[in-house]
Order: sequence, then C-alpha cells, then structure tokens
Amino acid sequence: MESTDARTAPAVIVAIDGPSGTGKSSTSKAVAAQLGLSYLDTGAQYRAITWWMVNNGIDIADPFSVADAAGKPDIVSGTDPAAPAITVDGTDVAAAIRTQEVTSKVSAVSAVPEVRARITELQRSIASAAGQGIVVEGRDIGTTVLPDADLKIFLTASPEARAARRSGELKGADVAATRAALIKRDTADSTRKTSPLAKADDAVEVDTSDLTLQQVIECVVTLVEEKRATK
Ligand SMILES: Nc1ncnc2c1ncn2[C@@H]1O[C@H](COP(=O)(O)OP(=O)(O)O)[C@@H](O)[C@H]1O
Ligand SMILES: Nc1ccn([C@H]2C[C@H](O)[C@@H](COP(=O)(O)OP(=O)(O)O)O2)c(=O)n1
Repeated sequence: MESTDARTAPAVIVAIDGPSGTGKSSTSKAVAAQLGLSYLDTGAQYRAITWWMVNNGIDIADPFSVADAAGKPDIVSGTDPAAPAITVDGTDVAAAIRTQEVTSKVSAVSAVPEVRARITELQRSIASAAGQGIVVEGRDIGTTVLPDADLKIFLTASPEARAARRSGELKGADVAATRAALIKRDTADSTRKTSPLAKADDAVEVDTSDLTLQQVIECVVTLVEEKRATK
C-alpha cells in the first residue's frame, strides 16, 4: 500500500498499551516519526509525578498524602517523537524519572485515583491538541483515556523476552532479578482498582516475543495506514 501523505491525511489517534518491556516506547516513537504524528509517553508522566512526590518528602505508602499532593506539580510533556521531553515545575526530569527508586514506587503512586484523574485530563488535552494525530502509549489508553481511539494495539511478550530486553538496557543487571521486579510491577498495575493495565475489547493484540523491533514497527505502521485509508 502507498504511504498516505501526513499533511493531507486525517488526524489519527493511536493507543498502544501493554506491560513493561513489550516494546511500547520504541514502537510508538518510530511509528509516530515515520507517519508524522505526535507522540506521548504516559508512563513518563506517572514517573514524573512519582519523582516529585519522592523529592518533596511525600509518604508514598500513604494514598491520602499522595492524593492531597496530586494537584501540586506542573508536568509538561513534549510530543516530538524525535526528542521526547518532560519537565516538572520547569526542571528537565527525563533522566531522573528512570532511576530504580522511581521505578519501584511508580505503581503505588499511579494506583491513587486522584493521580490518575489529574494525569488522564492532561493526556486528553494533549491528544486533542495534536493536529496530525498522535500515538499515545501506556497501560489504560485504549480502555480509559482514549476509548474512541482510531486504532488500539495491545503489545505482549513473554516474561523471559521482556526481562532479557530490560536487563540489556540496565547494562549487566541480573535477568532473574529484573524478571521478578517486572512481574511485580505488572501485577500491581493489572490489579489496581482504577483503570488497570488491560487490553481493550477492540484492541489488536501483537505478541512481540519472536518479532524484531523493525517487524513490530512495520506491523503497526500498516495497521495505521489501513485505518487512515478508511477515515
Ligand atoms: N521486538 C523487539 N525485539 C527486541 N528488542 C526489543 C523489541 N522491542 C523493543 N525492544 C527493546 O526492548 C527494550 C524495552 O523496549 P521499550 O520500547 O522501552 O518497552 P516498553 O515501553 O513496553 O517498556 C528496549 O531496549 C528496546 O530497544
Ligand atoms: N497509562 C499508564 C502508563 C503508565 N502507568 C504506570 C504503571 C507503570 O508501571 C509506570 C511506568 O510506566 P512506563 O511505561 O514508564 O514503564 P516501563 O517503560 O514499561 O518500565 O507508570 C500507568 O499506570 N498508566
């Protein structure tokens, strides 16, 4: 199929959800860049609010304290897939939100309904402002944030494949420990009461365990182009 010209194509909203290490960020960035769409990493927003809570002495184990503070930080996300950016109260936190400390606390913070309400509102306003369309990746985009998305993808992969990918990134990290931490976070994210990690009924499921990143990107680009052609 011929590629649709991004300048004349109708805006398309793509939701990509799935557990950690399935390839959401890499795939979403590449698809958005290739098709001239904006890109939003919603996990980075939950990491940013968690970073702020940690830095401001909020007791993460106390959902009431987290709820009280949820409205305080000003989180701004860039939407250029070639240069993903995120600031909190004007400070660039792109690197700071990837520490082990933030990773181990983000599930507790993102389970608090007041946090989700605030971040969900932010995500919807970013998506509605994206002129050409946007690829939004996370855990609850197809089910809750953008239930009317034009295309919903749910990425999966075996725990082994995901742990190997993640420990490769963490330079020499123990695969068994990485696998255990990843499963613990997925369980917390999938079992929370408010908008848990889940596949939307109308999402296309893609198992990436035995696919290269390039194959996953091509698969999603084809699905987006098919959708655009029928809009
Ligand atoms: N299909 C794939 N095959 C091999 N490695 C992959 C694949 N998809 C992603 N990766 C790698 O796995 C790691 C995690 O991918 P990422 O996109 O951050 O996943 P997620 O956003 O779902 O947590 C990255 O280092 C990425 O390059
Ligand atoms: N839409 C989303 C996105 C992320 N989260 C929470 C749950 C996740 O464990 C954390 C971090 O997400 P992130 O996508 O950065 O995680 P990984 O890159 O997969 O390690 O944020 C969420 O609750 N809802």
